[in-house]
Amino acid sequence: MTAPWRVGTRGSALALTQTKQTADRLVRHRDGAAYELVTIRTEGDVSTAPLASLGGTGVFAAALRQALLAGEVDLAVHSLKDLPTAPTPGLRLAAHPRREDPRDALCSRDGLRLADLPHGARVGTGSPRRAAQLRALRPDLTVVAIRGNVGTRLARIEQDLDAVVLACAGLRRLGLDDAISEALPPAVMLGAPGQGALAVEVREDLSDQDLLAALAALDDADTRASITAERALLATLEAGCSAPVGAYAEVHDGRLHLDAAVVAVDGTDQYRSQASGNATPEGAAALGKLVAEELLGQGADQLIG
Ligand SMILES: NCc1[nH]cc(CCC(=O)O)c1CC(=O)O
Repeated sequence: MTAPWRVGTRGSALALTQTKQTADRLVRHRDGAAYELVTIRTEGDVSTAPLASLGGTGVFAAALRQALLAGEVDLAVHSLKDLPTAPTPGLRLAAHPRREDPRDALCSRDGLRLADLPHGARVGTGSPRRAAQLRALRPDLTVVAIRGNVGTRLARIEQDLDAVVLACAGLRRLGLDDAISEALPPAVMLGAPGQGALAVEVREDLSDQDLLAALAALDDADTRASITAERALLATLEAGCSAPVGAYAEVHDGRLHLDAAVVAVDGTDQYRSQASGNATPEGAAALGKLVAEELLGQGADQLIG
């Protein structure tokens, strides 16, 4: 009997659910394997300040990464879109399970779709990317900045908002599919790079062969190719920026297709580009870089930084 794997997670309902689902799948690969959850409070959970003022998306991951590096946990499960693109010395993203629904969800009172929301409707989101795309689609809407966990955000529909936009993936993992009034297709709203995907992170020197084998079995090649392209795009665009960037890649018949947009926060301007390439790791990284450079060449750099 080996010791149970210690699995680091944030404490939100979504984090606990997706971490348990992932750990359950990992132990199923190895006879006799077991795990225990270690809940870690991150600055992003404790503070109600706007994320940008806390140091951006990385706040959710930083405490989990410290616990990994300190040897307090053996693996950690992250929402990929919350991870900065820069690698962390000493750590490795060892598995990306098959991606959940990558789309954004409109959750509205009375189940109205985006096109049917009344003129001037109040729509909540905390994401500059979603706000920018909402304003581009429907300049009449009032976009209201919101934060908090999924339950808190959904509750606002009964309170002061006509609708909120959330990731389909989080709602589906929580069994809240019924809250989705409209799943917005990528042609209408492009999700965040990595949206719907998870990352299982371990120390670079991990030597537990059972855990390594379970991680390799969990990894999904098409998901990995897609998110590699999306994150290479983000990394190429990112040089000193936090512009609203949407991206979605998928594999069709062995080819990888990437669609990306950079949108002005006020919704008045946007740049969009698509391309296809090889679904190999090198092909995916090159495709992301290519599409990012094409966007920068169009003038997207004016919306960045
Ligand atoms: N930034 C918060 C966050 N990080 C991951 C998800 C949802 C699940 C996912 O995209 O994998 C969410 C909530 C949301 O955007 O609605």
